[in-house]
Amino acid sequence: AIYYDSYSGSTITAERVKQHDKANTTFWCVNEIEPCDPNEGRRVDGSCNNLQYPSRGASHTPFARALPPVFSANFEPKKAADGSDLPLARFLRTSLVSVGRIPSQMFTALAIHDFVFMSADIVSLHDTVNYIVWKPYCCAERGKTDYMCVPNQIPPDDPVHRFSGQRCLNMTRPETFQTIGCIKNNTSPERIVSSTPLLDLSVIYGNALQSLLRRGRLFEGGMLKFEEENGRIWPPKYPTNGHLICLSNQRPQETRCHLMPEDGGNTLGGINLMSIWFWRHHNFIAKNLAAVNPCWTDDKLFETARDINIAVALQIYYYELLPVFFGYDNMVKDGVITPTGGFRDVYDPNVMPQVSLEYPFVLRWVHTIQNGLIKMYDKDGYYMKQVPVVNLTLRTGYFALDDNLDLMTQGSFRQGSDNVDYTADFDITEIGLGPQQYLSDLMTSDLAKNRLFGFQPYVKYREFCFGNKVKSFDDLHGSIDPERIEILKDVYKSVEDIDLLAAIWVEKPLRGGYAPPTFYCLVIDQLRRNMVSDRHWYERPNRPNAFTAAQLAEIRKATIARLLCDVGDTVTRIQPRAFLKAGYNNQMCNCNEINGINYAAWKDATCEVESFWSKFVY
Ligand code: HEM
Repeated sequence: AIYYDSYSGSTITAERVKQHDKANTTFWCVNEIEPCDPNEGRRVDGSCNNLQYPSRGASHTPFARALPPVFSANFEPKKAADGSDLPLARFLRTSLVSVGRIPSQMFTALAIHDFVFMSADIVSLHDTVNYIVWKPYCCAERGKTDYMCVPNQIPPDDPVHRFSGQRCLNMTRPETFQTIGCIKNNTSPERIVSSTPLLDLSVIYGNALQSLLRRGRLFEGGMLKFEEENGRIWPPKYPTNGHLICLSNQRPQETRCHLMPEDGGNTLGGINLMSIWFWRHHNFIAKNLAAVNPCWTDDKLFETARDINIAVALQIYYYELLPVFFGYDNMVKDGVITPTGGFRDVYDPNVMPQVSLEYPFVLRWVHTIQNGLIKMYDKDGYYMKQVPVVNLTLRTGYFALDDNLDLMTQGSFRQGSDNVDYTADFDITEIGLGPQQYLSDLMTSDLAKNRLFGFQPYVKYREFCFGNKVKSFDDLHGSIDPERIEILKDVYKSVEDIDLLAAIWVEKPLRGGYAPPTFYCLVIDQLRRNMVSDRHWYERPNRPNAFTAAQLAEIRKATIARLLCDVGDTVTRIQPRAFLKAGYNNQMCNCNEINGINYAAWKDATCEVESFWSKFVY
């Protein structure tokens, strides 16, 4: 194997690795990579995607940035233009975002589940685990001397906490190459995460080959390991009741906790559902491939099923999920999706397989349209019960209790998301981490992270995205409603002080879509980078083991409705466009009316030849 410095991407000596071993920093600071083979498929650890720079694309490698960072002295968050402190994050959150639970009549909860699943592919848990598990004390005396503690102050006239008397929200800094000890502290903080940067279903297959081999593969029929409990198929579970990750399981009755290659599947309610479905979907594909190609080995079945599963996830993100928020025509116009359905090859080896730090950051806008409840329905569409979504975090056991999984599955395409309307659900803004933290406002944390990441002011991103310079609050007319401009004027002294996320919260939706334009811009910037920088991009005809035109045409048929028909519990009827609520032009129908992938397109003629000759073996 060859050793690379995770930060710089250059090779390092065994001696240097030993130093990292001694300092206990090898996991984060070093990538150990087997030599690349240009003809092999996508590696689980993301390495060798770029053949010139093999470690780029692997886990814990640096983010890119759409715009360079700005910090104050000692890399602390920047000040206002006049040198004073910027307004408190909690104050901005309560001033700019109203609180309420208003169900969307358009988008389903399923759309939000898929959105968060897409985010989970490229981020990791540790920044949040840090303040839930390791540093729950940032608001206490002890927090004052801990560099990692950056709690958020609550102003005395806070609309909620003027009554409770609470003045502090726990939070820690993002981990960086500097905080971990990979590089010196006198450089600009560079965030570090354990996921691979490209969209490759990290939540299902993990980020390291060893974990996939140990925890994932069944080594039979190309399948992932699975268990059956009460007639339902699950990923394997941790053998002990007391496993650390499913902290919110209510014992003794709730014991299930997925033992997947990575722990992400156990985190949020939406991620958990999607993980169960995509885990099963791998095996669904493997079985179909094995039926068409009885001569294929376990390895061949596994790798092809994985490649198809990833392609299905990508097809659904790009062609079904995001168009409902962004507008199909906008995405075609901006070159994110192709209307022709054929191959598409925009690969450029000079663009590194990286994620912009802005991308997962702005995805936090989706917190504003997360409904606080998971509603459950039976298969005939009768409402049964509900549970606060914040109580499902780190609680896989609840999904396995009684028929909850069936009811949540049915609910996912019947319940609305929260409306796109400048309001956020009160559970998200007051108790975001459920029983795991006494108080938490996810969106205050989001705004505070905006500053810790050192993002340039909103006006600079407007210029980056749309080319227009914003010099005064009045220049915001047209992009932001007048009453919200008035609030911005009240809370910020200068237009240059407006934080990126604060403005995204109040921007008017883009024409032809339902999302803030700057959010759209920074998301599609990354969606395009994915296609350009990923040598294994599923639409490419020139990649190792590329799909044939006929196979790609089958992938194009993938929809979330078909996926739920194939692997969702009790799903026999669903609306064809299941990210949108059922209704006119999108009536519920029988699953057999919903088109799916025909695996005959993967038929391998050599299997027939083999089976012909096998008759003459004796
Ligand atoms: C039950 C609902 C949800 C809960 C409890 C939740 C919780 C959290 C928490 C605790 C954080 C870390 C905040 C911090 O930086 O300190 C976070 C970040 C984030 N959330 Fe959510 N979230 C929810 C829904 C969603 C949804 C629907 C999306 C969809 C896109 C989403 C996307 C993100 C992203 C992209 C981040 C940033 C992650 C990172 O950069 O590490 N979340 N969320």
